[in-house]
Amino acid sequence: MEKIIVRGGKRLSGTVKVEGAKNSVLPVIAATLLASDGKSILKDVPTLSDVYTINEVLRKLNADVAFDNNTVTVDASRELLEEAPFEYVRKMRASVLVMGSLLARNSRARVALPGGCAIGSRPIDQHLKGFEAMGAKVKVGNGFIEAEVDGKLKGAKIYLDFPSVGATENIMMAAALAEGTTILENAAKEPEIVDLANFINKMGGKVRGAGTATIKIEGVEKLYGTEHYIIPDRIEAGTFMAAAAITGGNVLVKGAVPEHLSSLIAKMEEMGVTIIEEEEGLRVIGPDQLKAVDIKTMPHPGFPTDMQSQMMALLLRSTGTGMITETVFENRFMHVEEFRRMNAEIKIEGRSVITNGPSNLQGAEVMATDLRAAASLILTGLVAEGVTRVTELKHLDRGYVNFHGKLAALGADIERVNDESVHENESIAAENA
Ligand SMILES: CC(=O)N[C@H]1[C@@H](OP(=O)(O)OP(=O)(O)OC[C@H]2O[C@@H](n3ccc(=O)[nH]c3=O)[C@H](O)[C@@H]2O)O[C@H](CO)[C@@H](O)[C@@H]1O
Ligand SMILES: C=C(OP(=O)(O)O)C(=O)O
Repeated sequence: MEKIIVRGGKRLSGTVKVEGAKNSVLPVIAATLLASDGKSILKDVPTLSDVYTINEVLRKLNADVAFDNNTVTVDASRELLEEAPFEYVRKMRASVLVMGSLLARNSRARVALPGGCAIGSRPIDQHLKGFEAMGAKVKVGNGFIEAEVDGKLKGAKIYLDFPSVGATENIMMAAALAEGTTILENAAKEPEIVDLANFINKMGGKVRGAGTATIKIEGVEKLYGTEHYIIPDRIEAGTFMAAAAITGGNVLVKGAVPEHLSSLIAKMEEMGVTIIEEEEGLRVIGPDQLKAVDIKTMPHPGFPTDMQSQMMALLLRSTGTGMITETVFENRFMHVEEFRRMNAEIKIEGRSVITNGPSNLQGAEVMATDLRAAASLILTGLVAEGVTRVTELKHLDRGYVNFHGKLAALGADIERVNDESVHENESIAAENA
């Protein structure tokens, strides 16, 4: 079994470069299916397992996909097939994002129904409501969602009950080739939505208002392959900012875009962290002692749920009582039990977690329960006394490229091993004794 082994106590310093955003590249790759003419060339693509998964989905749908040198090239000009099987949707829920493009291109799409996952049930009713409003008949059965439309999708006025990121993206893609104009209200405003809109527009689409609550999409006859640079990953940037802050370090996070990170910057400053905008990115200087704050996750520009567990790690090191309220996902506190294994003083009350710090954190064997939990346990290991061993790294690999290597380059005592040996287990037990 693979694991990451961290020995706490090092202050991080140096420079780390942010990769292209996972949550941007996945919908953008799904949108390449809209181009019936020419190749799409995507640059700054991170080498994440999620990217390999969505590339496989596209291949299953009969697109030609190549991925090297952080560049994905897609030729979707052939007739597309219609089915995204469970084997991929199970690995990565974002596979469901191919549905809008497929339906627009083919008038028919069949995608395996995503199940629940560690952070909540994650229904897709708002995606389907959008397709139905555009004239599709949607049927759910035998573990699949099937959507079909006679002729072309028709532009419609759609109001989302919640500003869902995935529903906004799926509906934008479907509407890009629909007949007439779609007006999407209460749309998500995340930077990744703007990146997708920019990509569709470069393909010849007409999307206006992305980044605001109302997006207007005028359908066009045809879309063409184009070249596009993926925006930097604000969550990876935020995670390295947290690593600098928690260790009392001094790190330049190269490529971090301040406008994408305003809620995080504000909270970190409230905790006593110094953040300086430099030409190349954000310099983050951690204080000797962090101060506890209250945080509530919200859709963008509110505090991102994808930074919730990393901030919980920081709160464990902060003086005073802190509270994190999770409003986006109903079950995103699985990491709390793992933090407790590291001697964290932490309790759950309904949708909130209360910390009373600083905890006397101790190294332990912990298991990543989801992608951000994996990163947060490693962050906690950076400041815990003794050795922390994190397993279930498949979650980490969905969203971070060479996480341990980047931390090691900043001075962390960290390694990734694939070793079942009794000797290694015994020596860690001895170090923590
Ligand atoms: C690949 C990707 O970009 N993933 C991000 C995306 O996920 P994703 O697009 O799945 O997140 P959504 O914004 O859709 O989900 C937010 C909330 O809305 C609910 N909901 C969503 C759709 C729907 O049809 N019905 C419904 O009830 C979900 O269960 C959840 O409670 O945004 C999340 C919220 O910022 C991030 O945590 C994920 O990292
Ligand atoms: C929840 C996340 O991603 P996904 O929607 O791909 O599961 C995340 O990036 O933290």
